[in-house]
Amino acid sequence: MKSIEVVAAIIRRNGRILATQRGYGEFKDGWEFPGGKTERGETPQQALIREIKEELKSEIRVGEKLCTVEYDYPKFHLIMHCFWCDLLDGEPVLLEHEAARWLTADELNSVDWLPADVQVVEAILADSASIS
Ligand SMILES: Nc1nc2c([nH]c(=O)n2[C@H]2C[C@H](O)[C@@H](COP(=O)(O)OP(=O)(O)OP(=O)(O)O)O2)c(=O)[nH]1
Ligand SMILES: [Mg+2]
Repeated sequence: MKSIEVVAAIIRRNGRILATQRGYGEFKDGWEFPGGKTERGETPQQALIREIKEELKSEIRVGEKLCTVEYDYPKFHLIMHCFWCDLLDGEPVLLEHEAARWLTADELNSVDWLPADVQVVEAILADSASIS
């Protein structure tokens, strides 16, 4: 089975985390952390900065790595690197997603995450001092 390598931004602000709802494709309507596939030659940090510009028209600072999760979807094996991130400018603009929510730790389980993200939510809750 093919593997795909993805980077995801755990964007925190004022004690909340940004969750976005996919607007198209196979996983439409599922909730995720914004990000996407790493392109050849990019570091994970470079890929995240590019993806967040493309998806949210925003500049970020990429911080510590939170976790790497792996998940077997029926059609591919996912390897996803998740990083704590901070927004450097105003409000994200939804260029690809259909909705976004800023969730507190208590609210993290209130959206319907993509299957691989359940492990990410657990890692966030285990490191909740980093939500800031
Ligand atoms: N960005 C992101 N992708 C996730 C998450 N959880 C999860 O299973 N995925 C899967 C869904 C996709 O099959 C795959 C790649 O993500 P993506 O569709 O965002 O990739 P991309 O932004 O490069 O978009 P595209 O050009 O391929 O349309 O990772 C998540 O939290 N964030
Ligand atoms: Mg994406």
